Amino acid sequence: MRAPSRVVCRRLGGLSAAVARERVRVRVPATSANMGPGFDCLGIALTEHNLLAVERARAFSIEIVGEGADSLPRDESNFYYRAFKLGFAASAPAGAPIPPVKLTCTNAIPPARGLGSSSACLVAGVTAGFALNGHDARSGEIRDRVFQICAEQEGHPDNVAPAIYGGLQLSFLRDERGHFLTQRIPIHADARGATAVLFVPDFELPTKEARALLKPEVSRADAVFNIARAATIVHAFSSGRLPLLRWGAQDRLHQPQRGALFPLFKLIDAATGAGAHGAWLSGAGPTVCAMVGGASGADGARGARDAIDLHAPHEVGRAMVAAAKAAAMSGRLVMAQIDDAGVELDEV
Ligand SMILES: Nc1ncnc2c1ncn2[C@@H]1O[C@H](COP(=O)(O)OP(=O)(O)OP(=O)(O)O)[C@@H](O)[C@H]1O
Ligand SMILES: N[C@@H](CCO)C(=O)O
Repeated sequence: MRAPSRVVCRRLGGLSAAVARERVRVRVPATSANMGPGFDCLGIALTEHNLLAVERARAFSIEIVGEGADSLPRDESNFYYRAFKLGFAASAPAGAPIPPVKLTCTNAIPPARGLGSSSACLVAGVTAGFALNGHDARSGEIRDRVFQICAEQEGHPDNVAPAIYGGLQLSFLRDERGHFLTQRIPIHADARGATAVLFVPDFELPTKEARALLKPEVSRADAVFNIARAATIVHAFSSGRLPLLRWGAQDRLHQPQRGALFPLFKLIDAATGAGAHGAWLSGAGPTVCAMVGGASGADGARGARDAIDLHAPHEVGRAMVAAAKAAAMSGRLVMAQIDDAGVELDEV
């Protein structure tokens, strides 16, 4: 391991002094946005992670392993690299050139499936840009800078907020000047052990296309329906009363239109029929996310609860796979927990 080179030691645009690094490694979680009714404002981080390593080099290069290795570009149009340049430019001395770098991307998050792959790239790349300039993304100050940049790039903050801060985040555009706000919703101990059972279809659904399906206007009845459910899902997680997701995961703003593309509601019904508290279209889809277990997973004595929690995710998963198969939809099952940490930076 080489010692970091001492390049930059002065204040930059409100940032603390920093010592530039030769190489950095960033880990960023998958995220499930919307969570049913919280369109463009609720999102939760999950324990599937992409890893990005960036090191100074003689020339640009990029290596990709894992998800998307067969299809993602290996030139300077790669999303990680574009995000890295944004983060580097935002944290370097004015006019400093972008240095040639080698990127190594290890992807566990499948692209364009509703698990926040684009936000993960954005957050990892911008964080790596700051970190190469010596700014530590573990500090609140840098995370907040990264959040504003990433939310502005995405246009909606519901994936980038949990990808950066972890846990369950409630975020929105705060004012006309383009400032975004995010707040962590505390997750009750009874809900922390819940499992997200994810059915990830084999087909991609780019967010841009999924947003184009939405109606430009909504009725007052649908707005009231969603306000009540969005408040309920926040209450369910913060009180630990996950069975409230039966109502709290319902939506009328985006799932009806997106669910017309594929058997979304058959999978939601299969999951809840098999014991999930509730299920939603993850992000813009097509992944379906069912929340299962946690200490509130069943009534009765503690021992009975524990026994049910062990098996419920598998039963729900099996039911989702069977429903997909019956509808001739191929895909795979992923089980994840709630990620509390958000983006993480390795000391290298
Ligand atoms: N690991 C990656 N490396 C480089 N680019 C990626 C990677 N993952 C995703 N992308 C880019 O992001 C695009 C997918 O973004 P999109 O917003 O459509 O889906 P998503 O972020 O997975 O879903 P959602 O926003 O609904 O959770 C890909 O087509 C690709 O351009
Ligand atoms: N809120 C976003 C999440 C996907 O980026 C949407 O549903 O389009």
